Amino acid sequence: MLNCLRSPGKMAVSRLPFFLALAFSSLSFVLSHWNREMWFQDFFPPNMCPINAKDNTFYGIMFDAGSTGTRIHIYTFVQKSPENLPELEGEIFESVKPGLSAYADQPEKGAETVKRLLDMAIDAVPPHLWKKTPVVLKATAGLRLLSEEKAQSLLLEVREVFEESPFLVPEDSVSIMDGSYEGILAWITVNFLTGQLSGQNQHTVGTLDLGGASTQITFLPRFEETLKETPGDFLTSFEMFNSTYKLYTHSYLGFGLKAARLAILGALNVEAVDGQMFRSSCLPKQLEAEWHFGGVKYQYGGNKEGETGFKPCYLEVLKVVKGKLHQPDEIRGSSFYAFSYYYDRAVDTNLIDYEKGGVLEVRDFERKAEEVCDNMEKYNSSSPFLCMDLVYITALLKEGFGFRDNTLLQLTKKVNNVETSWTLGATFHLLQSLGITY
Ligand SMILES: Nc1nc2c(ncn2[C@@H]2O[C@H](COP(=O)(O)OP(=O)(O)O)[C@@H](O)[C@H]2O)c(=O)[nH]1
Ligand SMILES: [Ca+2]
Repeated sequence: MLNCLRSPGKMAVSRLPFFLALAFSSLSFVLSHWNREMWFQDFFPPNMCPINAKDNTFYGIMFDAGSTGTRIHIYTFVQKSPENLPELEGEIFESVKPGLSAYADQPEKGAETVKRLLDMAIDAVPPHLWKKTPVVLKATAGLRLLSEEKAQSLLLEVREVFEESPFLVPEDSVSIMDGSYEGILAWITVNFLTGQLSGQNQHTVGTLDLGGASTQITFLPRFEETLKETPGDFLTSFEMFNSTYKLYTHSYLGFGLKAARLAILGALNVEAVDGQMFRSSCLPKQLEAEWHFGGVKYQYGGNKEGETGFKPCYLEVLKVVKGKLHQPDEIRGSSFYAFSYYYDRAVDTNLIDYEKGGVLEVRDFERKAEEVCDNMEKYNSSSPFLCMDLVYITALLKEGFGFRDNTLLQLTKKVNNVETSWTLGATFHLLQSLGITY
């Protein structure tokens, strides 16, 4: 799939970049290696493809090595005049499945998937700019869950692929990203794109990301009480518009949708899974199948003799989430932006439209979970995990984070035609830290 993102209209968002610039320049104040230059002050969402590259064009290549897939984002920027700051022109995006962690025992093969994606960049970036175009890969929860040794050999092989490429390979070009960065970068991106970081009346929105292996929650606490009651490592400070923002952010490793399936089946962190059959009341009664995740093969099936359906499934899932997550009181009444698997499962069950997204209440997930789990035979053409996934999402929101039934969730894949992903923010960071400005 080759995509050039297109802006719905420059005017609608052209003021926003200024604030993103401030956001990032201030974030850098706390994260000391981020420099404070506001080079992307006039950044606005992409409106043309790199095919239209001019002399003043430059590029940044960011890999997202997620637990379920590896994705390349080739961003194009244009410096229109020396006194103006660069603008984002477009993005080429491609992804492969499975993710790097599926190659834990074959690091060279894993690196090969990265190489195939990187070949796209050879075609996309003009040869005279290869040496000036940085390439970086950041891995998330899939690699965090591997042993240090296996993760490092994967990263080493990827680094070799980068070194052999004609691109600029910065010092720390291949790494595992800290979970709190995922949350912070997504929060800033969403609040910048929705215009919440500008003006006097700021009503920032919290963000919820549900990946395959980990999940993040990020919001700006409004009450002193919340700050007092929150563990220190859940809070990150940064300055913006002469104000100091203290964000609540946390990444729960092992609480992504796919890792949760294993936990619910009782298969997470089990030494020998070969030949073992993992059963659950969240699966169709007669089902017996195999599932591969993180390079391991699992056999799983339904409760042939026992109970099946929403109620027994909810009880099973509760054991995985109840009491395992910090519950800030303040979020009970607020609304949140939610993406990744929240979005995908809402689309799969027609709760929202794939293109438009939509607003849901937490109880909409619960109703849909009941409908699917109590009528599994009706849903046998979709994933056998659909009931389990919906119950997990419901339980994670209600019992895990402590949201109310009527908490509003804005299901979003793109805002103003820009992906609600950490990758764009990571690319700004990269280009800034390298001082790549014209
Ligand atoms: N909005 C958006 N979602 C993405 C993108 N890439 C992956 N996802 C979603 O992320 C989820 C998979 O999470 P993944 O990144 O593999 O796992 P993680 O390592 O636990 O974060 C799926 O729901 C994907 O649809 C992207 O570029 N944009
Ligand atoms: Ca992710």
